[in-house]
Amino acid sequence: MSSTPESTPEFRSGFACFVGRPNAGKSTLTNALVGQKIVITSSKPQTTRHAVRGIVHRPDAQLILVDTPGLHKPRTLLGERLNDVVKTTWAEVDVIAICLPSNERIGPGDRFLVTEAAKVAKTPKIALATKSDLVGPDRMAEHLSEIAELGASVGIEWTAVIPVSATDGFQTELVADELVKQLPAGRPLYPDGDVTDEPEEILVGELIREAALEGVRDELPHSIAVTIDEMGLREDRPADKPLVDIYANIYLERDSQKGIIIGHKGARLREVGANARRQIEALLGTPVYLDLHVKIAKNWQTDAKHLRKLGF
Ligand SMILES: Nc1nc2c(ncn2[C@@H]2O[C@H](COP(=O)(O)OP(=O)(O)OP(=O)(O)O)[C@@H](O)[C@H]2O)c(=O)[nH]1
Repeated sequence: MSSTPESTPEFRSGFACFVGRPNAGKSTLTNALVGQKIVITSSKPQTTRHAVRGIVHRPDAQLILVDTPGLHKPRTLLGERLNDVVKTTWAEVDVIAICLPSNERIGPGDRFLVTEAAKVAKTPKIALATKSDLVGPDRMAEHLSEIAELGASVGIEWTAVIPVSATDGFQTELVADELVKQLPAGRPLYPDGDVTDEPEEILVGELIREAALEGVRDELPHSIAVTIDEMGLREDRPADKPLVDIYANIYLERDSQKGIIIGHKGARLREVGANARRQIEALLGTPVYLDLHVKIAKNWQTDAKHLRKLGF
């Protein structure tokens, strides 16, 4: 049984997905709707296998904003074809919101995304003219008519077309209202207060765990847990040279296990770090700085508090 409140007839809950080329304003809008900069939590509800970016809690609804796996990585976006996982996500959400920045002309990248989204015929689609604060009324009018044409050219009938500014807050509530309208009636899927569940971090943690277990599985079969303290793009890097900083902890159950992971003068830990980093770089498509620490959480497998902290 879930501990979430009973659903009332009016309450709606469901999933929305922001789609858009890089820099279209998806993250900023997600943060604006969620109402705070996304913080990392370890909530892992069983109700969804989607990658959750943010959760909007309202008295009348719970709107869950999900990520399109891989799509925010330009490398995969520019591949010839969206993979099945993306299409599956789009088919499973209740509404797709396509972000088209007002200060830029609609380009091949947008056209590609919209063409692919049109193939997910049943899902309602909303067009968002993002960054509305950057343009005047004439340019906005032109943009809106281009959006209408774009929809028509691929057979999308926009459920709504909304100019929005995530930085000014202009019409962000309206965006939430329109998204919520497309959700089915249902009870909240996440506990109150949860705002996100960062799946990429979970994957990264798993890669570190695997690297740490490599070759010592017999000695430490279930004794390793990994937490990610911090993960984010380093600021002040040139756009074409991104670097992701990751601060992670490897938790062991007993002091006596430390030596196995760390090795002689730290040699094994360095190897674990290098192996994990290679895998993570492949996953994220960006160079990574990985900072690994080994810690002890005594008997974490049998300690409820530790288990919670470690995300189980
Ligand atoms: N003026 C203005 N700038 C915005 C607005 N929304 C986003 N931006 C800026 O546009 C840039 C890209 O915004 P993001 O939210 O990171 O865009 P994104 O679509 O998530 O980008 P990717 O993660 O690369 O896919 C950032 O510099 C934002 O500050 C807006 O409403 N107005």
